[in-house]
Amino acid sequence: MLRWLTAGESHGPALVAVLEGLPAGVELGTADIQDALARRRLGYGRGARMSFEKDQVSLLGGFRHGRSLGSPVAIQVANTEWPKWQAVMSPDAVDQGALDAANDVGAEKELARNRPLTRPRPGHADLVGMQKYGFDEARPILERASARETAARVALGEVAARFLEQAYGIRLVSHTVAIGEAGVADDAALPGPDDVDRLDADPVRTLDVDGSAAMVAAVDAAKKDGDTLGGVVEVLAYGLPPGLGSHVHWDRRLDSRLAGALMSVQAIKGVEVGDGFRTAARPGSAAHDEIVRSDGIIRRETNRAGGTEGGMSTGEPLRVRAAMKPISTVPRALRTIDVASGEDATAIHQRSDVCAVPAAGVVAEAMVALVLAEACTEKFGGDSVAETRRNYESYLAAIPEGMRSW
Ligand SMILES: Cc1cc2nc3c(=O)[nH]c(=O)nc-3n(C[C@H](O)[C@H](O)[C@H](O)COP(=O)(O)O)c2cc1C
Ligand SMILES: C=C(O[C@@H]1CC(C(=O)O)=C[C@@H](OP(=O)(O)O)[C@H]1O)C(=O)O
Repeated sequence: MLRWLTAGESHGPALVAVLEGLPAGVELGTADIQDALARRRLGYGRGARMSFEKDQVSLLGGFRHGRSLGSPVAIQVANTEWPKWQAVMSPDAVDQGALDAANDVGAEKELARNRPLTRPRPGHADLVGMQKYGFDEARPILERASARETAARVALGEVAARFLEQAYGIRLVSHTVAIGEAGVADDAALPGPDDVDRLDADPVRTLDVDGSAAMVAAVDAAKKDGDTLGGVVEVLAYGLPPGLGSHVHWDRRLDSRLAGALMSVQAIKGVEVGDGFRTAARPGSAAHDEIVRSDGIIRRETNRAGGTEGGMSTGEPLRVRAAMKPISTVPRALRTIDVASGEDATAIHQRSDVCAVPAAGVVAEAMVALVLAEACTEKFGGDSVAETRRNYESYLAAIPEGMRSW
């Protein structure tokens, strides 16, 4: 069993992530997590915060000399901006003088860190969070609703990805499919796991040169208009064995677990497994992946299903997409109500990303890695990488030769 939690606020001292159930023997160092976090900061259209804030990683538990111990993994992602927020986000009571001083902090004083945020943003957690938790301003809500939390997920996702690769040879890649109405060609080749560096080098994380230029132009146009954009990302996982997840119960289905995990990412509003919604428009004869035998091995001629059938991995590449809504802090501010005065108002806007779709791809990849790592530990067990690997090999060896798809 693999379970995990994150804690921490957007402008707090640090995010903390805990992963329990990771087998012993996974090779990984602090620098690997730092690199993964740097990938999440990439992407054309992100706001100023991405350039001045730095993630500082500390591995607090679960590793010794570059290898996991089998004990809970604890990771801290500290925030270099914390000194500016110490008074406003102090976990302990502070006096009013310190809070007033926080509203006058030199070059960035327009951020007015401690002014009550009483004009909730449509599309963010502000209003319903205040209603639910009994706050009269949005700061206590937005601090945790913020996708800053996804740094903790990416840190854990990197641990999960290393485990998947070292134990089973499973490798992941993510890319951007669309930003607003611009996107990659329908027939563009799918990226493979060796394409990660090339993807990360592209401003929007795609291999499609024309698509990249169109998406960059879409972000520029939105920025000029004081607007924001969403889009679609895709995650692929290669090297899965058949049989992760199960058809026997709703909460064991791999597709449902992937959908839930992806939908849990801030601003994700749609998930597709394989051809998803496009499949719904096809007749059955053109929707499924016919099973054929070639060179004695069972193969699929197509992979419209995206690597799952009956809630189980088929062994074909896993392919899932997530649709992100546009950033809700819209510079051309949307109408709202000032909850302090009750008057009509425009929503808070201090700064924000114009588009965070490329970063959302890296986060989605982390979520898929965590779900797959959980499904693998459940299927193959084992307290060490070597033991789970043996179990995996013996599972595959027990499938009769005539039924193998490898
Ligand atoms: C990587 C990433 C960056 C984001 N950046 C912003 C941002 O700068 N401003 C903003 O208003 N929302 C941003 N969001 C979206 C909000 O976090 C999200 O809309 C909010 O938490 C409400 O949750 P919901 O959209 O799932 O309903 C971002 C989301 C992600 C995944
Ligand atoms: C900090 C991150 O993303 C933040 C996510 C976010 C939101 O509302 O989700 C809003 C912005 O923060 P702020 O409003 O404080 O500038 C983003 O910068 C990050 O991804 O590390």
